[in-house]
Amino acid sequence: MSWIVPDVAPPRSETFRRALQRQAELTKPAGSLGRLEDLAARLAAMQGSGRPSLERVWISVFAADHGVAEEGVSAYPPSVTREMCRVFVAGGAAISVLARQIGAVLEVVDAGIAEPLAGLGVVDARAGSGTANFTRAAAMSEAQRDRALAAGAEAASRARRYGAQLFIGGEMGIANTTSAAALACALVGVGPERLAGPGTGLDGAGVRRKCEVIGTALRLHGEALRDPAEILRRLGGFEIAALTGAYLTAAAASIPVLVDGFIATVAALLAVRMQPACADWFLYAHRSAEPGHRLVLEALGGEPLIDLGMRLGEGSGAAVAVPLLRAACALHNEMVTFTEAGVSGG
Ligand SMILES: Cc1cc2ncn([C@H]3O[C@H](COP(=O)(O)O)[C@@H](O)[C@H]3O)c2cc1C
Ligand SMILES: O=C(O)c1cccnc1
Repeated sequence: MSWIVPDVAPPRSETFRRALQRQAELTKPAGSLGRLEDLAARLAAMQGSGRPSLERVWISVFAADHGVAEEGVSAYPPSVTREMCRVFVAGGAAISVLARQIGAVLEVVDAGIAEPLAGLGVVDARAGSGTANFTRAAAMSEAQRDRALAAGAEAASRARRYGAQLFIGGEMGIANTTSAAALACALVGVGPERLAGPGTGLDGAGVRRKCEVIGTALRLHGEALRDPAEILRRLGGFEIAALTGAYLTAAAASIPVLVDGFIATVAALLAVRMQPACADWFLYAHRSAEPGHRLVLEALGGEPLIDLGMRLGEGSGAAVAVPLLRAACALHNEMVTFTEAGVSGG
């Protein structure tokens, strides 16, 4: 592949150790803030600062269309991908509302929707006009895959230039739960019945059909599904490749990544298979109601922060979890120690 997987350095272990030490000195019974303590320490280590901060949050939503949509694997028509991009920009989608609420920068990146949306403030980083139907051929060429990975890398670089303290990637692409499930089957080595779910709302018969479609693709591509870059090329989507490139580049730039739901987590798994060192930079926001998410999280050893039965994508689950991470930072930074407060027993 011509897109070069970046080197990724580990977070600062000495900052992590000191942050845990500070947690032990704060005016509370040892360990009583539960996972918030470890989260604050991990953010401190990633940011290389004893006082972690999440004021500057960056969200890139990557959109693209999928050839496999013609197999009838989504409850909604492919035209919705493009239509929702307008709603993201106009400010009325779930992720638009949540980005405003948490004061995040939100950009929408066209990684390859069927027809371009000119002049709407959407970032043009198109790798094609939708992927090919992967039950018949590879979803994309090598050049298209590398262009889509680069589209994500460019988004992470914009986040770095902004001074982002947290990177969130979202996605929009009708039929992308089929692509994500197929990718996860190849990466984890299990059958589609364990990874395919209702997505936008298929019924039982629809999910069975989706499993058959994925089974057909896995048989077609068979032995060629041997490394993550080739698995991505054959079964992926442009927005999933862009997420993968963005996660790798954010980790390389020492920006913590908050991973969203099922599709985003499959992109995180691709990134970790390409560059294992990036795993230390990932936090998992939520457990999606899409049933396959559990298995993909397990493959990553990821412990989600919340489980609200959400199954939307767009980066919405990650945006909802930001206030929790901000609470972890505020407690870490602003609580007093036993010594400072003159409280006994610390
Ligand atoms: C109106 C609407 C808004 C969305 N926002 C995200 N998705 C989500 O649903 C799609 C994946 O589900 P499937 O594989 O079943 O098509 C993706 O676009 C995902 O981001 C949406 C879906 C719809 C219909
Ligand atoms: O978990 C997700 O990201 C998800 C689930 C269903 C549909 N779209 C996205």
